[in-house]
Amino acid sequence: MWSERVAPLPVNGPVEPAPAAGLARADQPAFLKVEGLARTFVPGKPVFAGVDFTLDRGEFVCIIGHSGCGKTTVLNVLAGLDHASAGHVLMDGREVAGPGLERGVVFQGHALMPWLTVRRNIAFAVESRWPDWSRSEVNRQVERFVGMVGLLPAIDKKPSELSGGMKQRVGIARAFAIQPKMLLLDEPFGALDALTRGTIQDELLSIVRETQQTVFMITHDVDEAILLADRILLMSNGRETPAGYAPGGIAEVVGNTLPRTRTRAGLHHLPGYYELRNHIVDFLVSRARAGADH
Ligand SMILES: Nc1ncnc2c1ncn2[C@@H]1O[C@H](COP(=O)(O)OP(=O)(O)OP(=O)(O)O)[C@@H](O)[C@H]1O
Repeated sequence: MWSERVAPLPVNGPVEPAPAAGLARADQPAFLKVEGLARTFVPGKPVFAGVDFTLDRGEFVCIIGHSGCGKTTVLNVLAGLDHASAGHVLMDGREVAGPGLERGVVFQGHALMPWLTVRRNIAFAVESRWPDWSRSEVNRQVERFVGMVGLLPAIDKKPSELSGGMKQRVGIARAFAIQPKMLLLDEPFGALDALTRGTIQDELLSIVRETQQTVFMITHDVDEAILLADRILLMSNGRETPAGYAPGGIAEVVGNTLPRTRTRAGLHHLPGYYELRNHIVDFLVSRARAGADH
């Protein structure tokens, strides 16, 4: 069984208290509870097994691990787009059994409808979520979230008229506009150049702070995880061992002890940043594939 181990790192300096670390307070059950999750495609060789973790409401959690360890599969199960071979996902105390508008998903490919303008792409999602809303209510919601990602000047353009970064921002605005209980992001910035990526990271951070959105995000970028996440799940790959096949799983849960007011520009100067970064990089280099001690 992979139990949740929170590893606060040594920090030399004034910091805000570490976030709740996903450990639900006695009077408040975890918002999302993942218990004993496993997914098998090849019989006898589950990609991962015994995955347990929780998310608190309003928490931003990143998952990091090498290609093939099963990050997207975990996210798909949380989204209700795939089923687990064992275990449960409970959101607000209810089993997740299929896709639903209370969970918004953003993939690397923005998946916009090419024949619709930005406004109509987002309005379509808003109308599905709130079928009783008037046209002006829908428009107000659409414009609020398009404004949040800085795209009001492009609101009546079609996706083919936008850059890759702009399209990705539309995808993010659309996911936020339906105000899901949980946002699931699968490497949403993976295909973007470094400059655009940085700008959108900043936008995402400010939107999440404003909306108090609960987010589960896959990334390969250690700095991105440190900037955005309250906690970082380190996932190891399944592997062959002398004793037989060992499935992948959550090897460790790292609490981000840097101040929540951190910014991309100032991240590298914060006390504790290098310890945190080195810890995660060390996991990826020496433990993630070899099999962590879980
Ligand atoms: N539908 C499927 N059928 C068979 N095997 C699958 C299926 N989906 C995923 N897999 C396998 O499960 C493993 C985990 O895949 P997954 O995409 O979840 O990994 P990942 O950690 O997200 O990788 P990456 O970082 O490259 O996106 C891989 O070996 C993949 O080939």
